[in-house]
Amino acid sequence: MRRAFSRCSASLPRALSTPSSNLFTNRALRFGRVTRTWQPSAVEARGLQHSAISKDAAVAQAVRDEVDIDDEPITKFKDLATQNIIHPNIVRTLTDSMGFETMTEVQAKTINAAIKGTDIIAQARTGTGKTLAFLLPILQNIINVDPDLAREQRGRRGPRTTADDIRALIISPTRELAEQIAEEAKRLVKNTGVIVQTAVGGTQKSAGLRAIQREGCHILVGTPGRLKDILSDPYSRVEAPDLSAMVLDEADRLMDQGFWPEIQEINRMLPTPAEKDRQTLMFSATVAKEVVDLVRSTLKPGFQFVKCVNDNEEPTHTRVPQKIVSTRGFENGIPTLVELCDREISKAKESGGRPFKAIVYYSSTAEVTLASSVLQRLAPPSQDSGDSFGRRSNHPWPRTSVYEIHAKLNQGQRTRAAEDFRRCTSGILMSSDVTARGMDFPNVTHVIQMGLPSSKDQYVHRIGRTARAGKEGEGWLIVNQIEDSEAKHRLNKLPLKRDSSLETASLDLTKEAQVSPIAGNVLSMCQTAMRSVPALEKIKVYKALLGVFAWIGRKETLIENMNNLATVGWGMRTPPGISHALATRLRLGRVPGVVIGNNPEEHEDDDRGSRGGGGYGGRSGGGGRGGFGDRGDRGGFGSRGGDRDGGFGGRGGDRDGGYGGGSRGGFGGRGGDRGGFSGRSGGSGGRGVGRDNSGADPFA
Ligand SMILES: Nc1ncnc2c1ncn2[C@@H]1O[C@H](COP(=O)(O)OP(=O)(O)OP(=O)(O)O)[C@@H](O)[C@H]1O
Repeated sequence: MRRAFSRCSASLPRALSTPSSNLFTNRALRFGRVTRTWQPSAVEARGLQHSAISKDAAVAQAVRDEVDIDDEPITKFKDLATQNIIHPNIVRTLTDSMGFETMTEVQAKTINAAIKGTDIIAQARTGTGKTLAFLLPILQNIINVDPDLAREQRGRRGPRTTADDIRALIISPTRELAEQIAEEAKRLVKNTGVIVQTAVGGTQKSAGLRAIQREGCHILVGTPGRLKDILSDPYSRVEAPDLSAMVLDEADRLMDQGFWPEIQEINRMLPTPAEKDRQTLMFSATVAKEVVDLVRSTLKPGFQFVKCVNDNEEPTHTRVPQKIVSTRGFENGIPTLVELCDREISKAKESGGRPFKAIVYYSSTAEVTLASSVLQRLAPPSQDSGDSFGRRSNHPWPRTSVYEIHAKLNQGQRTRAAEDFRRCTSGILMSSDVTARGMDFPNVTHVIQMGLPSSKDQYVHRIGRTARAGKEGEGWLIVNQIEDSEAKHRLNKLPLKRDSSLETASLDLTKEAQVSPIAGNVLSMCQTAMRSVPALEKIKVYKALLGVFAWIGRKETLIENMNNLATVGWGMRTPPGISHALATRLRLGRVPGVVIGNNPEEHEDDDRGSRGGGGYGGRSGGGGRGGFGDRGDRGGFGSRGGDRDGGFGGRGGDRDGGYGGGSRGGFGGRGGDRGGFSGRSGGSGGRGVGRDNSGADPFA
């Protein structure tokens, strides 16, 4: 049973408690095609008699309305039924099947106006029930027009409606979100005769179309491209001449350049306002002023901007601790992530608290793929290097599965990953921004953002995947020093606090150093796992990151960092080559360290990683094993050290040096550098990109 929101303080505006018959009749007059309004059936009427609303109470209510006395605020769903605002069948589903009792602020503030047909643009924090805030009024309004639909049509033969009877269109920017909205809508209409269908890209158009044609459709939920496709297909028979509502979920995203032209095309295929009065509802956790200015002309006069977040308030939930970790080099990123996950998984186990369930965001698909390859291949240092694909039988987090989701997977894989993650108790979803908005995965305890998000809004949406529906959660942002000053600028006014509790974040991995057992273990696991990741995955990340970091002015610093990532972090012998054209486009043509040329791995089907360069040795703790360089000659990180703590012995490779496990040895790793890393973690070490310390640190 879901926990009702405790923070809901809003009261339902007075007009919502207007006796419903008036409300429905008024609407009935306004909508041209309306012939009937909902009247309680005999059974419902009996229920109402027993309810708090008696005839006398209704009269008293009307009098209060007349003399303009403020009503008691309505915050309970059941009161929407007892006051004939929402049909009891729907409210029963809400309270009995879905377990909801109290409205959230955005629900209380929008349902009233939306039922009256007012256009609304609403902004409310992530996970506060915006989906229901638009589903409920559009469903009730469909029933107002066609009261028979209030009841399940059991025993009825043949389709309940046709493909050209669409009353409401709900548009979402991503397929997963459209599917999720449709799921919630289907749960809500369960005891009614209203039919919900989906039209999302990536699935077989014909299958979805057949369902619409066979069963008919009242509420169609979809992504812009597929909706446009279906509505413009003269053979689809899908039409919406009686459309009375259009919802744009994640409205600000749908209005950006990527989607807006398609939305406008969809609009052109729908009846004009002169032909059919239509309501527009727009919802998002982030609504910039420009968006409101832009929609002003497209919404009906008298539209309402319902803002549940004040300008001077933080756009994220105050109960969510948010930490920022600055890593020394790019090569520290994955070890820092692994250290964090390892620590939090152990913490959850020891405390017996909520199991660790995290979403890890990267800005590019290539990074998601590489990081999830590494996380899936992790093994305790005592394990050997797994099967020929690098997979381990003994993962250090046996109860925490790693899933992957991004746009390059096919829709079946995406849906499966989302479903599996939704159902799992403990898991890590490695994700691109396809799940950043709207996705409602239950019980996510951590959102970890790797690298700077593209904007403050994106940060807000990503972190909104945790702490939903009143639950707890925490956010972590792991950036490289090179991004630090940009982070201060891009993420200003967010309640981020610096965290320096993760040891692997600050180690200078290009040098020899002594590290703690915990860091040694993490580095050992990462390096061994990285060894079996195909070089091609690394090359793709290298190129993707050059694009991601195109905003960095100091190109030499960027390339120096990128090359450390390739050689030290990934164990490649030399940094990947890039084409002359790409180098020119990114203004890298003359930058020292840039390798111009092809990478043979890009032309091979499967390269198990070692060809790309020596990589790391790796049998921590075992002693004696040299590094695993591709042919044994440039092993890197041989694990001779690690007698106690595991890690990478510094003597493995002839040329590439190594990482001494545990308290000795070192993490050399730069081609030809021999030996590696001495000096204690966090010690002096000067190859990082200096932090921009100008001005006060807003994250202190
Ligand atoms: N009144 C309510 N009481 C309890 N839980 C609710 C209520 N309304 C919605 N929920 C639940 O809260 C969760 C978040 O709802 P929803 O996905 O609609 O949030 P949202 O505001 O659209 O978030 P986002 O901005 O991320 O899209 C869902 O699991 C939903 O079922």
